[in-house]
Amino acid sequence: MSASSKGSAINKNERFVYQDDELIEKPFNWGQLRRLFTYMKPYMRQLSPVIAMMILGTLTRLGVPALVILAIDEAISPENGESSIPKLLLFAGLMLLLYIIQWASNTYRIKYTNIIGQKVIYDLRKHLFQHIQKLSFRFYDKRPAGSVLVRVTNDVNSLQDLFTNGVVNLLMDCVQLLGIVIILLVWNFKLGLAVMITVPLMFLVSSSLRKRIRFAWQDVRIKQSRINAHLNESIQGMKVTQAYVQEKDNMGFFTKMNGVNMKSWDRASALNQTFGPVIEITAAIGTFILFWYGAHLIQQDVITVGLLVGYANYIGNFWEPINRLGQMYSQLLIAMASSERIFEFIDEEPTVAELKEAKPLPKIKGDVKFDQLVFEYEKGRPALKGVTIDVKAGQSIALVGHTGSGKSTIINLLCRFYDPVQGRVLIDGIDIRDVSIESLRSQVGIVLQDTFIFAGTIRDNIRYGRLDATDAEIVKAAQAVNAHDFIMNLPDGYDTQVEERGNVLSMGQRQLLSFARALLADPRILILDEATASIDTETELKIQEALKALLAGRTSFMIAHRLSTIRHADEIIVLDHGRIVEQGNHDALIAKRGVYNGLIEAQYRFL
Ligand SMILES: Nc1ncnc2c1ncn2[C@@H]1O[C@H](COP(=O)(O)OP(=O)(O)OP(=O)(O)O)[C@@H](O)[C@H]1O
Repeated sequence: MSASSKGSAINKNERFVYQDDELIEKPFNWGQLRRLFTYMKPYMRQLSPVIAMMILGTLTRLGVPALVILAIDEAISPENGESSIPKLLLFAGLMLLLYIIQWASNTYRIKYTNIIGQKVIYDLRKHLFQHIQKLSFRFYDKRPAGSVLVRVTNDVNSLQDLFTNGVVNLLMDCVQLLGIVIILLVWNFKLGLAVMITVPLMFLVSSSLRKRIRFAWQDVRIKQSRINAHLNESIQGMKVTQAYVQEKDNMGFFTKMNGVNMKSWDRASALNQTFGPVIEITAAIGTFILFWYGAHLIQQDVITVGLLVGYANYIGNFWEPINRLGQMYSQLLIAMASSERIFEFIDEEPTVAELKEAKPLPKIKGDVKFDQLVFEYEKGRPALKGVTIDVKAGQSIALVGHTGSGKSTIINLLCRFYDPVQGRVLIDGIDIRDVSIESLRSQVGIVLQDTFIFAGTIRDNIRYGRLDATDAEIVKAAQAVNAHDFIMNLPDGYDTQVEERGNVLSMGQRQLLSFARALLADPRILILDEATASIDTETELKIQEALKALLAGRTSFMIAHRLSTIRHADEIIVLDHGRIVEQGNHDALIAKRGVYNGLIEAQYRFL
């Protein structure tokens, strides 16, 4: 390898660098938990019978060991003789009854906590999606699509356990623990105290584990988010990857990421597992104390054998909820991390905000004025440096200039995807910041360079321009833009199914479809981001004709790459580094022999 190629080689480790979501390291946050539970509020009425059933189930569970005590002391003990058989049957029958009640209440509880939980998750996901749809381009500029996806899928899913059974289980375990503590202390205070002596020790050990578990799960989330960002990018860019034969490299990078994620998960899950043994050891010590001290008390005639067996039973039911509460704590920590990330998005205000007093933009005529526009995507790097353009309704404007000169930025400001740093955009003399975004965008049509075709029929794809359009209107629009013939040649005509990104269709056909879509929407202002891909002359001619039909009577802005398409524009605006350097019609600009003429010559030279 030569020295120069060595110097310029890409360091593979530096490729695919994804900006991590900020590490969320806040302590357990009650306020946030309360906020999370506001999503349960609408279901409180449905939750009340579930809680009642849960309490009933817990009480019956607590009743079983009491019956065991009675059965042993009153019926099984030899001193009770033969007469004890009917009593034994009675206790056994009562026990059976308690088990049936317990089963019925559990079934009811599980069924309805699941239903309510799903509703809460549904609401939360809806709220989140509703909100992120409103967020401005600036928000999406900063984040890979994958990491946004993770919040709507993974993070919301990880709250599922909490809402489906977590909350009710938490209550149930607390009620059960409280019940057992009361029973143990009331029946024999000293024995009760002795068996519970290990509880503070257990809390001490487990609380130190909690922090480590929390950080470990946060780490897992970050690693997953990176994988998602990479996956998203890889899938979207698959064609480029294959064209440049980068699959091996890509695979290597993915494998590394995947491995790191697995290790992170293993670490978190191993830490999580340590909760169980801590509880088990404590339970074993508790049981040892019970039998050792209990036997002592039996010998001193302070308690009966039945009571000792009953205590053993209660103790058995004691560690189980404590263990579950430990797991619940981990679940809560995961939920905390997820909800912080979800709320961070929900709290994100759109940078392009609608004024409270914003009125709908009245039906427009189509005058547009860009007044001294200054704009920067990043502070200190202006993309537009004072652009003024005055456009009369019905005029066609072509924006030309080198790549990065600011053409798309002007369009972004006209659609209010961003707000200018200085200056104004006026439509029919109205500042677009004073009107509702919906009323503005619904009157401005855009035909993007990369026409997005949705999965569905050709008809549906055209109808996207105006959802209430009739079939006849759709055909009429397709005919007007020369799309009808090729559609009729497809296997099922207008009912032909197209794939997500319209891969069955050629570039030119996709563009004609998008013209039909725009024509159907019938906006007074139309923006065309012209496709750069070369299309055959026949299609080009069709597109030219279609354009004429589409632009007639509308104010139009065309970002032109193939300069041949803008020859007839009323006004050609030539941009350079965010400034207008020339302006006029084709003939005037050619006569000027300036920048535009240079661009034209360069294009012909290239051809
Ligand atoms: N989302 C963004 N974040 C940061 N900078 C941006 C962003 N979009 C554009 N820019 C920068 O703003 C400047 C103007 O970009 P713009 O997209 O308006 O150029 P353009 O003339 O439309 O280019 P092209 O012909 O390549 O589409 C460029 O320097 C570009 O790097």
